[in-house]
Amino acid sequence: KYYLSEVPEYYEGYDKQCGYVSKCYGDRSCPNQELFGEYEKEAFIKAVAELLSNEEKAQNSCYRIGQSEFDFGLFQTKSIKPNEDLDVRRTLTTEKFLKTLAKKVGKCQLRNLLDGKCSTNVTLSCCNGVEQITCDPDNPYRSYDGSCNNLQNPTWGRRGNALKHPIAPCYSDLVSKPARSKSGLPLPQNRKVISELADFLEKYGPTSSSSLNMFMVMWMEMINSDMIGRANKRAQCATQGFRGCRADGRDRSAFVSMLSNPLRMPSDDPYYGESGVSCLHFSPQEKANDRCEIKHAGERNMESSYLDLSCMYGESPNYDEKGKLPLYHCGASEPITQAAPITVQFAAIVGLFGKLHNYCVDRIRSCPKSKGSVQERCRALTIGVYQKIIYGQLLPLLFGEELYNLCGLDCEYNPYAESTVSQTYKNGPGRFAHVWITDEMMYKQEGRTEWRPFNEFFRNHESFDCTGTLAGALETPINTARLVDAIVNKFYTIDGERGSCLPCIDLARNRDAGLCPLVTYKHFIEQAVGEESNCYNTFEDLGDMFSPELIEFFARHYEHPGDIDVLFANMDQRAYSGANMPKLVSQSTCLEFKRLKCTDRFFYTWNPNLGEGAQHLIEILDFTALLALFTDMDEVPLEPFLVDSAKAAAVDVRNYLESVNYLYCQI
Ligand code: HEM
Ligand SMILES: [Ca+2]
Repeated sequence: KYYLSEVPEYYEGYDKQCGYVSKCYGDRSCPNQELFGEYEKEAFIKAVAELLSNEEKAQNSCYRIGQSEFDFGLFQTKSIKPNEDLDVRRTLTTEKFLKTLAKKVGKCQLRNLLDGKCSTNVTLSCCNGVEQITCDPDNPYRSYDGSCNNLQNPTWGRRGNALKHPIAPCYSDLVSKPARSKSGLPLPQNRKVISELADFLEKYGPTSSSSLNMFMVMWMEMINSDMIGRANKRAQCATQGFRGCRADGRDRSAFVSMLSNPLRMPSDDPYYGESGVSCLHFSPQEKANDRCEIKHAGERNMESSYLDLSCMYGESPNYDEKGKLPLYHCGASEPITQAAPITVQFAAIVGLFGKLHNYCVDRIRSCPKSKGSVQERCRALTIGVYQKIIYGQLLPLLFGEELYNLCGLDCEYNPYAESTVSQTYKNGPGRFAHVWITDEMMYKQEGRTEWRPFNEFFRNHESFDCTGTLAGALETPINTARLVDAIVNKFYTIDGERGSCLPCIDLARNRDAGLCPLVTYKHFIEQAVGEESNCYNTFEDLGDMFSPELIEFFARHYEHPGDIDVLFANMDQRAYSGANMPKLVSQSTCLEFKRLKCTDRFFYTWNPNLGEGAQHLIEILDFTALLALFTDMDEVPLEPFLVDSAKAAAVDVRNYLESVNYLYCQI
């Protein structure tokens, strides 16, 4: 069985095993710390200056993407709240400090320092004074930000924490400069690899189809937004994105700032070459190192890592006087209406859970007697149903029986492991499902079936009928053959012509976060799960993962098999038997979901505060029930993640559910 990997501080397994001897091998030297105080002072000044300049730019509309531009909202930034100000400054100060060190001290010395091999106090002086959280161990309900889930370590899993690097990042200077190829040259250009991969798949891509549907994809997206909330670099006021390109995309803008880092589009691009668009927006992510630790800092996670519907319930309780959530179109809660980019299908799926919460409140209120907080008991039920569908229905389908059993999801609560999402998952293999997105989605309006371009669903949600939206998603098969136009060229477009490139953003994130190469990560996972590993000295060695044509493609773009970006784990052609994801992606997904389950003190299967009624209802309620209760469908699917599922009459389902309404009184 896969075990929850205790990750080494610095992992050099692949290089060691495959004979790439590190230049620092045997070098135990540490940097001279005499000047650290000096560097820190300088770093502080730089950080303060940058933050001031960011504030000034955020006030100036020239620096913001305008309302009429297609990518307005695509790189939305939240506000830095007054109480977060200090954290952001400390994080930035430490980042600047490390960048200075990268310039001033030798690489092996820096490496030893970052690996914790040098005796030193590991935090900078700017972080003196640590906040204390006190938890009430008898509180039967989850907090809204995830704190106090782990009683010994109240901050574990909390909103705002850093993602963790499972292996030390592979920046070329160890702290921030992009990785380079083995020979020292830059890696292949982002847009060029992606657009040519799209062309390649057009020619050689698999011809298989899948019976999974887009409803499942959007449901996975919802789970994703519950465990990861990205933080594009922020200023004190929220924005819909900072500008790096001119509005016409023909060049970088004069208003580029530290808040933006646009991507280059080559002039011979197969899609954009003609139009002269040569610049795509991209926003760097905020890091989180609020304790000024001298270590590899991860990106800030704006959601609690627990699968607790934090993306729907928000940062703090927000209910009406009865305990109901204020809900908007298709049942979207307030935080969902504020997020971008969001498709109406996504909003409608989250909406089913918002409606379940409110339905539960109504049921409890009609009970003869009830004890405890109505909203919190309904929240616990709703989260229980949600977790049940993830672990009981979705993962078995994605993993297939072999991996599902191997993965060892039958763990008990483990208070010694930290709840966190890995940096690699977020910016690499976790984005795998983006290749499933289709050019068009089905939409059913007043009995008519239409196919509409993917981009249309991002805006004017109110103009869509919620039942028709969900019914269409259920009958739209996922794309398995190609990287479609809708994500490579027209992502988030308004006019159907000019859009963004989601896989390009994915690759840029992969590189920005300093993720190590594919083969290194593969080796790491294989160690964690106890499998044998290969070394990759020639491109032919990749024959265990990729087809000969794809190997040839990579050989044309990369100098060495050990240079290939980990994002391309999504092209792995191996799979566990019965699985619906590539092997490396499914292994990575297994480790993440196992950690999130086993570190959650309130996971529904062991939460002692769920009454018998709640436990029974969690068994009964699933998407079939939610669709019957909260949409106008006449027939509801029995296998909601598959197209052409067998169906049941919604009235029958509703009648059955009414017969168990008494359970809400024993919640
Ligand atoms: C179906 C529609 C989907 C759309 C339109 C979509 C779109 C996006 C966008 C725009 C981003 C932010 C890109 C960036 O700035 O870094 C993103 C990030 C991400 N997506 Fe998706 N995605 C979808 C489905 C999924 C699914 C099914 C998964 C798999 C579970 C997934 C996994 C991720 C991950 C791990 C990230 C990075 C973390 C984050 O920013 O939340 N996405 N997605
Ligand atoms: Ca969460």
